[in-house]
Amino acid sequence: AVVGLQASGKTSFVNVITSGQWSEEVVPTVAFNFRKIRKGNVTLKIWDVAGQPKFRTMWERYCNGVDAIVYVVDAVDQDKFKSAKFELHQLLAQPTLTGVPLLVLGNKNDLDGHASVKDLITYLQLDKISDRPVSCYSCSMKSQHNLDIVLQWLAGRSH
Ligand SMILES: Nc1nc2c(ncn2[C@@H]2O[C@H](COP(=O)(O)OP(=O)(O)OP(=O)(O)O)[C@@H](O)[C@H]2O)c(=O)[nH]1
Ligand SMILES: [Mg+2]
Repeated sequence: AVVGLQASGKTSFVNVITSGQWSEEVVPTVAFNFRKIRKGNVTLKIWDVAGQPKFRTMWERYCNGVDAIVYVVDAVDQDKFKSAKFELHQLLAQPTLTGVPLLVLGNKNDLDGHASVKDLITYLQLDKISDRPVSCYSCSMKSQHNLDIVLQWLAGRSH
């Protein structure tokens, strides 16, 4: 399941790993999209969930039962870090999601002033998460930077 605040780049992520297609013009997701894609010998089934406030109560439902939660953050939009942290920890506190591995993506690192992985760990308090495996990468859907290691990480969560 791919979750995170609106305009962080969740749908861009799914588009880029599905087709390699990058676009500046992505329509905000309403509710969710389901995508199934084959990467090498792994099939990924992805819930791309909407990030606008009215949809956030749905996140838990889509994260329930998945092999991994991908939490996408706009690494440039520092004003939203507090809100991103709050929503993340609120989600992880759901008893149904205990132990589900978490991958945090600090997206848009093609832009100046993006937060580093170290910054994101601090701002999002990732070091306080102790009940599951947690990884954090800096990446860009636009330049496709680090998407290879992100896909490797996801493939490693499959069973
Ligand atoms: N510069 C840059 N822009 C990006 C990147 N990833 C996404 N964007 C832009 O950010 C905007 C929002 O992207 P979306 O993929 O629609 O974001 P979302 O998280 O799916 O948003 P919701 O569906 O509303 O929750 C779009 O204009 C994208 O082109 C990136 O890596 N770099
Ligand atoms: Mg979207």
